[in-house]
Amino acid sequence: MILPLNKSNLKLGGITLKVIINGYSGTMGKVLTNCVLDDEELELVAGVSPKHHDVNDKFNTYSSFAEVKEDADVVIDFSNPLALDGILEYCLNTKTPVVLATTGYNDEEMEKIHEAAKQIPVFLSFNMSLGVNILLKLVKEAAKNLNGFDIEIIEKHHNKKVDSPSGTAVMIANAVKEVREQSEFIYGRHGRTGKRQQNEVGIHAVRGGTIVGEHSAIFAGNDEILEINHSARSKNVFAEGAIAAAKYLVNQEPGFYNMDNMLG
Ligand SMILES: NC(=O)C1=CN([C@@H]2O[C@H](COP(=O)(O)OP(=O)(O)OC[C@H]3O[C@@H](n4cnc5c(N)ncnc54)[C@H](OP(=O)(O)O)[C@@H]3O)[C@@H](O)[C@H]2O)C=CC1
Ligand SMILES: O=C(O)C1=N[C@H](C(=O)O)C[C@H](O)C1
Repeated sequence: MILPLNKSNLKLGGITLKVIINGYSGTMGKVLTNCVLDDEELELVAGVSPKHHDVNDKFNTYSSFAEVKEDADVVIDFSNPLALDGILEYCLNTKTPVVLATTGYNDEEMEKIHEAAKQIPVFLSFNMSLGVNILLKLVKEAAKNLNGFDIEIIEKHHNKKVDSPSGTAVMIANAVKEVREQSEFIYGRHGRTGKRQQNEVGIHAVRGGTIVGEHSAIFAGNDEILEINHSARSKNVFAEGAIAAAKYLVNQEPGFYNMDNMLG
């Protein structure tokens, strides 16, 4: 369903969008559920979670997409890469746009996502915050201009995170590679690895406590260091970013979209 959308402020002009949340029982799913329920432009019609779905009086819940009876204008997913096939089957059959916020996809899964985007609008970002998307632009600028500086990426997350490095760290590393094509990604270092090569991009994952999400890109030169940092202080930034993406996506043709497309 194509809806009129005021792109300048990403609001919907009095129309209510029907939303399905995949992974509604998860940590992000709960935050997103509250944000969607609070948004008068959105109606939460269903939630999907395989193990922890329970009945509530606000929206219908299911343990798999195959059971979902409702139509929706958009699906928003914060879950696990293993959920991908079920989501895409539902969205392709019903021609429903989908916002994918899950991280940790392998190459085969990314291929499926791009294939689906030939038929439906697909929005994917491993970090829905505004700040990280500006950080990516700054990283490219720094990598382009700071010739000879060594680049290392450090990400820090809570102790429940199941994938590493974070999707955001992967995006940062890919941003570096866009401007330094010879980059070689080195995931952590241990033992006698020999001295650092200039084209290495070290990527390091820290896990602990309730850290929401911190990312640093370090540019180390001779006697000077530039560090670009982003720190998420609550999970709401991700939920609100995903909602903005959903409102943007429902007005798009089939295709693959990310934060750059939305933010311009
Ligand atoms: N792009 C972004 O800005 C952000 C992305 N994320 C990403 O979102 C994802 C979820 O994070 P978080 O909420 O912390 O994780 P949680 O582990 O708290 O929640 C995971 C959710 O996914 C569901 N799930 C797990 N396995 C499957 C499966 N095989 N099939 C279908 N659903 C499944 C769980 O349901 P059940 O409990 O019933 O198994 C649960 O609802 C992660 O990939 C994370 O990296 C997180 C924050 C920001
Ligand atoms: O799992 C999380 O929590 C987060 N995951 C995303 C990632 O892997 O980059 C984004 C954010 O940092 C929180």
